[in-house]
Amino acid sequence: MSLTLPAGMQINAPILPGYESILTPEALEFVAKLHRAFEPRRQELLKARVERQARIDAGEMPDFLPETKHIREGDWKVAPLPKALERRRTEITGPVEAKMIINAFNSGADSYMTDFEDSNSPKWENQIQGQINIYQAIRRELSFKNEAGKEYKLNDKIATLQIRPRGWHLDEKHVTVDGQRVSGGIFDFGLVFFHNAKEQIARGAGPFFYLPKMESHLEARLWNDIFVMAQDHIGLPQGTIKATVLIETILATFEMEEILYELRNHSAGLNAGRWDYIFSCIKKFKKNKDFCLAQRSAITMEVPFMRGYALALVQACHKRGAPAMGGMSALIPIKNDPEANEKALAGIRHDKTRDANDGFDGGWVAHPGLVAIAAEEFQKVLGDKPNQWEKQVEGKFGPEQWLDFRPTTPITEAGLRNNINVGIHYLGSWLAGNGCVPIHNLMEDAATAEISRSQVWQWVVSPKGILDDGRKVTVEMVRPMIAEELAKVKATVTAQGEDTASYDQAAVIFDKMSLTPEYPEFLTLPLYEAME
Ligand SMILES: CC(=O)SCCNC(=O)CCNC(=O)[C@H](O)C(C)(C)COP(=O)(O)OP(=O)(O)OC[C@H]1O[C@@H](n2cnc3c(N)ncnc32)[C@H](O)[C@@H]1OP(=O)(O)O
Ligand SMILES: O=CC(=O)O
Ligand SMILES: [Mg+2]
Repeated sequence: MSLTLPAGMQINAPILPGYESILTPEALEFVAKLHRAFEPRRQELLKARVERQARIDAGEMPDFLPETKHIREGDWKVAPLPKALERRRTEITGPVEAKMIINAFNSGADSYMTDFEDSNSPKWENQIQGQINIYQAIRRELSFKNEAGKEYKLNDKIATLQIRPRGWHLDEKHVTVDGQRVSGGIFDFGLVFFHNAKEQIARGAGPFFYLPKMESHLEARLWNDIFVMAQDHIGLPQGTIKATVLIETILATFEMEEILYELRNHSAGLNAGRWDYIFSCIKKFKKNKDFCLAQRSAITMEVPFMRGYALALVQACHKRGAPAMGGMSALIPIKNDPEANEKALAGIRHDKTRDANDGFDGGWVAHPGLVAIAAEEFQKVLGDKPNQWEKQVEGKFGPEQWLDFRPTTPITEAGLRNNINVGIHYLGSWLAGNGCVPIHNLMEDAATAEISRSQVWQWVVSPKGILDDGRKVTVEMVRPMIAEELAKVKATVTAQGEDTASYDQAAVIFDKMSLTPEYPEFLTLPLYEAME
């Protein structure tokens, strides 16, 4: 099948039946327009990230920006939100697959973030089929039949939709304009917005987005400028788009108010994206000889730097009249083990109780089976109020809390092996087209896998990468473990009746990413190049 492409655009990927409904000349023209207007700035901002990283590698520590002091001290609020975004106590998230979209919409959650990002493997087919699924779901035309013949349809009452495009670092390699790859985020946003914004408004909601992995307010300004052009392009009033920014990098924490300010006409608040946040701390300070976090299981929301960041996020949001959204526990319901399941559900309750008491207006859940218990915990604190935007957090937050990177122990062989096992398992699954997987009874996605592979890299490189039995983590220690954990992963995957074809390649990539001095900025970058 061939498409009519705008001048200067090329698509180097199969066009399957149905794709023409999304890849229309007008929608692609809009993507090309956004690309030409904003790609140079995206490239500058990505370059600025590299330069900042070099300064941090050389010893510079992040702090508040002097040039934006007037914003932090100024008296301003974000624009009022539409009714559809007032109540977000439970937000379910998940990849853009038809069955999961229907299950999430029907889950009883207040809102649903459908995800082109952490939980999605950005295969061309996933991206375009995801767009088709969203288009049909918004028009209530999406249905699904599983292999056993079970039919899935949307209920009358469904969650409010929000959509997460890819982060600034990812390209859509199959689409070029004037010989340059387009940004994954612009591609995802552009198509979704062009086809659906007016339909969403007509149905009582609106074009609502989640924006991932930003490192500065200038990156938020870029999104804001894209929104302004997008609204003009299709004739919507300015301020119609609403977007929640994930604060999931250590650098963005120092610019939370500035990010709200940049997006103040389009802001739907901030969300504490805890997994990418931990990953970002490891990445930013990877060369700092004093920095070495304990193994992943010890880094909870209760450790000093995570606690300081969560409370500061609520403080910034509520001071500025914006929602503060809690992040996601990796705990999921556990089948066939009632005791372990009870423990997991208690962990979810604990997580949501803490967030509700801290002042969050709602939080994410990974699975439909968690919506009701998360809702119960927010109900206990919020009662009949849709949110607690009025709740102010006292205290002063800054580098003292955010750079207090404890605990530094334990690092155990079990923790090291777990990182290797999870890393290989996740990479293999991602290469096969699945971006979110249950591994050892936890939700694993691109953000959690980033922690796994980054910890292995750091424990090898850092003088503090020492196991609790005194052994230094080295290449010689890790390499045989990669082979051993690969065998275990393959056995698990085979027992689940799934194909192991992508796992050898996953182990090779894991080895390269964790045992070579060069540290790839995102694991998804080499993976995406390895994928068709
Ligand atoms: C760091 C971050 O960015 S967090 C945000 C990104 N991560 C996510 O969004 C997590 C999304 N969650 C998931 O993908 C899944 O819950 C997993 C992979 C963790 C577990 O999946 P499974 O093992 O399939 O769960 P399980 O078998 O218990 O699912 C039971 C049913 O619930 C459905 N389900 C599970 N999670 C979700 C979800 N998030 N959305 C919609 N439906 C879901 C399953 O499709 C299944 O449906 P079915 O009974 O009709 O077949
Ligand atoms: O996107 C969420 C995160 O925790 O990362
Ligand atoms: Mg994330």
